[in-house]
Amino acid sequence: MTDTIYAPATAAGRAAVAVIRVSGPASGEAVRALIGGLPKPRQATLRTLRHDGVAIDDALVLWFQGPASYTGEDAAEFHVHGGRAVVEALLSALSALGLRLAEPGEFTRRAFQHGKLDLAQAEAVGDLIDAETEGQRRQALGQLGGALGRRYDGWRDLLVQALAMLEAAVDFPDEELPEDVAARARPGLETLAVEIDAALADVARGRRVRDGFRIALVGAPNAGKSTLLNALAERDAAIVTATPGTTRDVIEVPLVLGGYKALLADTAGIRETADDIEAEGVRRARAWADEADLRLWVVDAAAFHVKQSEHHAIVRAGDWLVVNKIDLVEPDAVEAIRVQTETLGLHVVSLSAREQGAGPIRAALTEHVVEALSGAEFPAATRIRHAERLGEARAYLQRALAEVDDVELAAEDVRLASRALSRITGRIDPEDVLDRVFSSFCIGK
Ligand SMILES: Nc1nc2c(ncn2[C@@H]2O[C@H](COP(=O)(O)OP(=O)(O)OP(=O)(O)O)[C@@H](O)[C@H]2O)c(=O)[nH]1
Ligand SMILES: [K+]
Ligand SMILES: [Mg+2]
Repeated sequence: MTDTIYAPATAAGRAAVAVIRVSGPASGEAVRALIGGLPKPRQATLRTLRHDGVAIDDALVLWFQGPASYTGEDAAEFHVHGGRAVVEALLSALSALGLRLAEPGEFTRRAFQHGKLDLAQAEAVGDLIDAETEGQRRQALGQLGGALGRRYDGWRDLLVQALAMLEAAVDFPDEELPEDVAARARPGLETLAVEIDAALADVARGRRVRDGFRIALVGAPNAGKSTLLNALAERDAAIVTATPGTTRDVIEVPLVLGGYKALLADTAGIRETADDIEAEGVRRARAWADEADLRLWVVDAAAFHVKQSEHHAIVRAGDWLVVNKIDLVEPDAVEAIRVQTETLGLHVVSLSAREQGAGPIRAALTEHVVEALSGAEFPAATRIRHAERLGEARAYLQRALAEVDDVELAAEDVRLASRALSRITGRIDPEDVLDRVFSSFCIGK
């Protein structure tokens, strides 16, 4: 017998309204005990909640008869005045009625178990609650609406179709099947491989929308990295001094750029040093920069020379060269640096972070992030879990395509690929493979 659970759905503390949710087979009984009857399902009804003859509060009561509820079970909501004592009194009444306080995520878990949400949608519930930027909100809402699941289901359908053909060739080799039934699986699998490759190339985007686009400030000591960080963050997050080697720890600052979350990191100036602490800072700087989506290589316009070429190794084509301190140089100095670094394929911007702040680069940086994170298609992955399963499916598919002459091996790999995709949405039902075999081939009549 399933427990009936209860929990506050709204945050703890004083508020105008608090919502307490109940779900499970004894929900109806609990509602009856508190208000003396069951209101019409899905209709907000004003009633006085009473326990042991004592009034708790006047509340809006919503009764949901399963499966037409969030969890798919019988469920109810009580909208009470959001005072601590009111909420406490209702929670103890529910406990006294034999209900149990829900575990974290238990309502959504039940919704998944009753087929109300797939696994990716259940994850999206959490993402939507955590969303702080427009980009996060839009992506979570799309995923909750099933956008991610639909992509995987479409791919899985292609796999199941191919599997149906391969399995027919395995199970009924001597029957009146067309000669080339196994070969007919190939084009579908090839199309799928191309689609998954495109999705894998784009696999970081969804995660970056969710977790933040990572931008590293790197360069020589005293180039002005911390000055630029503070300007972009609009607060004194990092210490700025005239002493080279000031920054040691990586200082991460969250930013919202064009509605997307970005994570900007100030790092230690990179140089050879005998100082243990600074050397560790340099190691961390390199590591963070290596993992970042974009590196801003900050250089001092007045002190740029070939010695800084050691920093070439940290930046990649498409990264930015930020020529700072232009207040100290003639205008043609920037052009000279541009020419010197031409072969690196960097996007060159120039400013005086101390005199102008971040104004000269904020708009371009925003545009870069928006360009990188917006896409026509819903991303194929918003978490590492999705990306891993997708890569796994692609590897099985590769193997299946290589061994299409050995129908049995190919079928097994297609089955494994399909299972990897199923794990993303949590739908694993091998029965539908057999259903497909018989419906699409009409074997056995
Ligand atoms: N003239 C001028 N000075 C600047 C500019 N930006 C920064 N500075 C100065 O350069 C010095 C070093 O600045 P920081 O921001 O600490 O440089 P950093 O790259 O973070 O240095 P480390 O943390 O030591 O690697 C400070 O004295 C800043 O005031 C600028 O645009 N023009
Ligand atoms: K400094
Ligand atoms: Mg610094």
